[in-house]
Amino acid sequence: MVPSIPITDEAVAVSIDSPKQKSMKKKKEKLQNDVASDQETAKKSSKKRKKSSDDDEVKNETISEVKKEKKKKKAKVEDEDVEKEAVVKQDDPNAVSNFRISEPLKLKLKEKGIEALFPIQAMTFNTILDGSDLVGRARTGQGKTLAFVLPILESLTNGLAKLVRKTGYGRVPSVLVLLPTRELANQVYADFEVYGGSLGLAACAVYGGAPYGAQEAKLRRGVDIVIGTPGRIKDHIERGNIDLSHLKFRVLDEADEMLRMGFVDDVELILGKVQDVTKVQTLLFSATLPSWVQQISKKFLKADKATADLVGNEKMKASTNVRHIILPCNSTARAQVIPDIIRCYSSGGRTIIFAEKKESASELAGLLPGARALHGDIQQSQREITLKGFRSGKFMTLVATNVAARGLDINDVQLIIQCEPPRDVEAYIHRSGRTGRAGNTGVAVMLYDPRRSNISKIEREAGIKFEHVSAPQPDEIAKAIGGEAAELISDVSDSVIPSFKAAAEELLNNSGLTAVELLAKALAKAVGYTEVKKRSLLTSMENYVTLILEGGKPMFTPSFAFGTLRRFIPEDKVDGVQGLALTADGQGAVFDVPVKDLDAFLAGQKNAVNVSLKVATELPSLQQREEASRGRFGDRGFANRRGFGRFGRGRGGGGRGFGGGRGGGRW
Ligand SMILES: Nc1ncnc2c1ncn2[C@@H]1O[C@H](COP(=O)(O)OP(=O)(O)OP(=O)(O)O)[C@@H](O)[C@H]1O
Repeated sequence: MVPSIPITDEAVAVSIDSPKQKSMKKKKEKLQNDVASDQETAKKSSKKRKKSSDDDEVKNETISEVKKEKKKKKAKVEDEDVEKEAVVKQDDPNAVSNFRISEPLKLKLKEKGIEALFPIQAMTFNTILDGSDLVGRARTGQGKTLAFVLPILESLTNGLAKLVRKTGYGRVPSVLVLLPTRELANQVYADFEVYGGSLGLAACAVYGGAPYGAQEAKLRRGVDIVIGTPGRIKDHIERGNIDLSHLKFRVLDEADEMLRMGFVDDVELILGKVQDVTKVQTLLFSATLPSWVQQISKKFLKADKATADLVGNEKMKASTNVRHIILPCNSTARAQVIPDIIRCYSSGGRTIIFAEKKESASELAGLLPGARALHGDIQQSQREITLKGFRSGKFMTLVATNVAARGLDINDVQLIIQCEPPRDVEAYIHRSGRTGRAGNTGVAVMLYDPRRSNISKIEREAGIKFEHVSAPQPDEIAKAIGGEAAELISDVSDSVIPSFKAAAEELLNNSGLTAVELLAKALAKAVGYTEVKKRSLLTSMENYVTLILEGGKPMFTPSFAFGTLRRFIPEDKVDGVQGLALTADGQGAVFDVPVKDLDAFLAGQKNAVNVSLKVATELPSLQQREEASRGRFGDRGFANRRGFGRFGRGRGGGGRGFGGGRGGGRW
């Protein structure tokens, strides 16, 4: 048995160190680019082919001979292009044809538009097919699911597991996939159905919240692959519905989350049901593998396991195809600002909004037009209807808790909005990874309250350099949706003109506005934008404006800043100040005041000596929670300091939630 990547008993972080792996690592970046460019080429060529066939259909007698000749030449060039492409595909070391993949599976992959394996799949295919245990890590959306699905299916039908796998009615399963959420179970099941189905293998998804009956019946008839969440799998074992003694493969998908949720005892119990652990292969995949999971993996996987880590020590742990943006916003302004963020950043595609709590997800979904909620308090049948509706485009905005953070692969999700920074960096990586998948790009916007949030921890641990933006302002919004509005108006049939012309003329004559001004109003109305409200840069609140206060000497605490203000601004106006935060350089404070009080603030300043108060045109860098709570700043460079203060210390190391029951109720 020669695994295609070296085996290491080190934990995940150490991965690619043999000469072959080094050269693979070098190739990796290239391959990732190749994947993207392959997809682009494939798209272009299919467009070309479509155009060619469309052209062929236009068999018009009146086309001149010259035109026909030109067309022939064009078709020839296109054929040559396609041939060249085929050669390029064959040259691609990751082309499906270069792997021990059987014909029916190849055909199915082709049908699904997959011509070449993604890097994580290419790196691990032979290793898994040849019988090794494996820990696999690649960034979100890089194809980890097929990385285990394909070699497992090949092993069962043409490889090592073929001879020993059970067949026939009532057969016991050969493969068990454990994962943290029901939605993910359904998604992975769908992949096994599609690809395994082409090889005559049967799969079954088993998860809580769904009736036992149908699951039981399927298990009794016999299946090859069981995919499920630990709680329900354990229940089926206890009821005698699943016999795992003859497993050939055990897969832990999103292992860290499963263990973090407190499933560790269930997982251990389930994995322990195998008769002979030397005869089962165990695979563990995730985009994030904190050190405590690496420790645990020693328990579940063989000592000579292989490791394929496409993230490793690279700084950037989150998706590199995603624009990572942060936007200051307090909780009361969220519902007002989110629709404009969607207008400006979603490119008309789907948006997933992550809320920390189930109640806030429901509440927000109620406030946003056309949005639906997905979380753990919603009945499973409704969860499935909601997800189906979102996938099919019935509605374009999903407000979810972390139940949707892991693994979900939904087409055309262009934008992720996180209502506040998540508690751990892994959650940030997985949530933002619901966009920018399979070589596509996307945007992840995280809202934060500068006084309460610590974003530098996420920035540091995920290796992200956030883009700082403020809430979209009217001009930006108009720019983003003006085109859409113009399209909507242009699409209206000319047939309406005669009927509405008289009303339009009357409006033009009586409004005192020019035709262009009126049309501008009509465009705004067409996309539901009827009032321009100024938004503050600091809290994103409507009809508030952000001011910068400097007092000529360092400002140590927020109360010092308030004290300075009280020296020259009436008490009742100071009481209306919102969101006061200290600047990162320690020389000033930033806060919001209602637009109606702005004059009072600016006028009051004239009575103060050595104090400057200005309207902020852009938000300066602010001290974050960890820095502000220390109460010291200045030349010590707090903005970039290491050390977490109270915030988030010790997560990961201890395996939060371990052995604490199922813990699934969090979402
Ligand atoms: N070789 C391939 N060629 C083209 N598309 C692929 C290929 N492999 C997988 N995909 C597609 O890429 C998308 C992402 O795959 P997948 O969901 O397995 O990612 P992942 O790495 O598991 O992500 P996450 O960490 O978020 O769970 C899916 O839509 C999948 O169909």
